[in-house]
Amino acid sequence: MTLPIFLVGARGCGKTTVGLALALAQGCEFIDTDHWLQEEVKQSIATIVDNEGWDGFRAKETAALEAVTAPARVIATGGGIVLSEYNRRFMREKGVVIYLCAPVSVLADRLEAFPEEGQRPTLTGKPISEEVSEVLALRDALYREAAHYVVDAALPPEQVVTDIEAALQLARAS
Ligand SMILES: Nc1ncnc2c1ncn2[C@@H]1O[C@H](COP(=O)(O)OP(=O)(O)OP(=O)(O)O)[C@@H](O)[C@H]1O
Ligand SMILES: O=C(O)C1=C[C@@H](O)[C@@H](O)[C@H](O)C1
Ligand SMILES: [Mg+2]
Repeated sequence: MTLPIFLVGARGCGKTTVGLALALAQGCEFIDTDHWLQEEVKQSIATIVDNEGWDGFRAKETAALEAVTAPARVIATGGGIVLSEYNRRFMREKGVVIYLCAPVSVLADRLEAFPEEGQRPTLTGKPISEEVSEVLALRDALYREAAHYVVDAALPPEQVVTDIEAALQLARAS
């Protein structure tokens, strides 16, 4: 049975974009925790945060992670999923975790082009580039702690998929 594959990384690193392509290539099901949760509660993340604060959203996000975890699935996670030690350990123990790593400039350019504010309400109230830099500095170590493999997510999506597939071959051979 194929272990679930968890994609982690900052907002805009491509978890959703690459995850869909990877699932197609692997013949797996694709699930995105942000999309799954918004569909489940019929509210945007911005609305959940307005009503319940970030702590309320984080509790729902952990429940979503547990609910969607199953074999033969590629699971794109939210950018802040690694903030919880429980989530980090859960993903490492249940599946293969891949960190899609990209520099601040790449992330900020993508987020400025496609802000998707309903799904990505501001975390700091600061301009995008400043926020990305500040948040990545705090989280990079957590992504690395959670991940079994790190890939360069600044490359084109097809190349990122190929690199993840190479990592998965290593994981399956070990
Ligand atoms: N490897 C890539 N090369 C170029 N553009 C990309 C790449 N990956 C994603 N993008 C673009 O960047 C934007 C953000 O990507 P995506 O929504 O997949 O990120 P995400 O990691 O899922 O973000 P979030 O954590 O907010 O869910 C999209 O518009 C997407 O088309
Ligand atoms: O980086 C974050 O903390 C977040 C990223 C998004 O994927 C969403 O999960 C939400 O907007 C929080
Ligand atoms: Mg996403």
